[in-house]
Amino acid sequence: MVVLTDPALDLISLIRSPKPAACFSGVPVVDLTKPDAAARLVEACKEFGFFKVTNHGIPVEFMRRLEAEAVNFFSLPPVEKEKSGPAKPLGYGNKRIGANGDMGWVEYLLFAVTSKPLSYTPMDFLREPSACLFRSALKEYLSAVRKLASQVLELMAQGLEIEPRDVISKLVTSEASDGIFRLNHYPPCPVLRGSNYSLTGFGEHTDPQIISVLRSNNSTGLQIALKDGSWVSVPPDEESFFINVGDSLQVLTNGRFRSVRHRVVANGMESRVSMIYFFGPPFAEKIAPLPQLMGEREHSLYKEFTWDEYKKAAYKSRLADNRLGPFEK
Ligand SMILES: C=C1C[C@]23C[C@@]1(O)CC[C@H]2[C@@]12CC[C@H](O)[C@@](C)(C(=O)O1)[C@H]2[C@@H]3C(=O)O
Ligand SMILES: O=C(O)CCC(=O)C(=O)O
Ligand SMILES: [Fe+2]
Repeated sequence: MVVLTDPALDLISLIRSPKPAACFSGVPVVDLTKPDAAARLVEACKEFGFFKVTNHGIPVEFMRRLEAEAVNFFSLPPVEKEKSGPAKPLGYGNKRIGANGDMGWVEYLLFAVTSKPLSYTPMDFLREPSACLFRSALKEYLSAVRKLASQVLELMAQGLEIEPRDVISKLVTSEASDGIFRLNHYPPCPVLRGSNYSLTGFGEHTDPQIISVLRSNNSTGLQIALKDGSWVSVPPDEESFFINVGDSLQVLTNGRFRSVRHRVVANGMESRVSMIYFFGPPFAEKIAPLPQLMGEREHSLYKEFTWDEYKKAAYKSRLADNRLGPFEK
């Protein structure tokens, strides 16, 4: 009789049937050097809640340096990595996502990030002198991506024709803004080699924040849900950034923008490394439609709540839940 150990059971629950999502050639691309950037980005947020940013001015070395440090960390023996865990929610996590029973074929590091001055909560290993390259790569990356997020959010205000232009960006750059940074590693899975099966790397969900800025290595896996609910696979591009509209931006725009449902399906062959900076507002901030956007007889689609209230509710939910549902009027 074969007795399945816990790790084997974990793996079985993550195996997916071989039903590949179609590779999507329609991901909107916003070239930040083009005069139509603001308009294109607004169009993309309405239709998909998702777009790719090119000509962003961030040197690809910044991404590669941090990726190399992440790969070094994830290559350590499990006992070493586990010294930084379990993630509650910050720190090192392996397969367990959040506190409510979600699982994925992923290991990760989660940091809290403050915006002004830019700093992050370091795990013990990052305080070691030997981690100085990791620390500098992380600082360099976070600072560059924070500027990019600010630029993207100003373009959004421009495209929406609302003033002042920093009305959205200031929510994520203020001293009290609640940022999170995540390094994800989806390891290969040798037992699946030669089969058509894939694994749930990160189950379907929307991000609760305003926007998330994602960069990954050149491996596939990220999928988004289109308006009709169908899933498509996003072609990877290691030199560009992908932006997700989060639940909070959906509310700020009174539903004009949609927060994108997305997931990662790991193919078990290649190693996927992604880095995502989640931009949240200050805890005390009211998340409500921007008055500048509201039409004369337009009513908010949502009850009033603060980011603190929303985040607390989100962290009690399961990954796939419709977190905005209970806040709809
Ligand atoms: C299952 C969960 C993980 C998550 C907190 C939650 O209870 C529901 C939201 C999840 C999410 C998705 C986007 C980000 O990856 C994340 C850090 C976030 O802010 O919300 C994760 C949370 C997490 O991994 O702790
Ligand atoms: O790793 C990825 O590519 C996406 C992960 C994700 O959606 C998340 O961490 O919220
Ligand atoms: Fe996400």
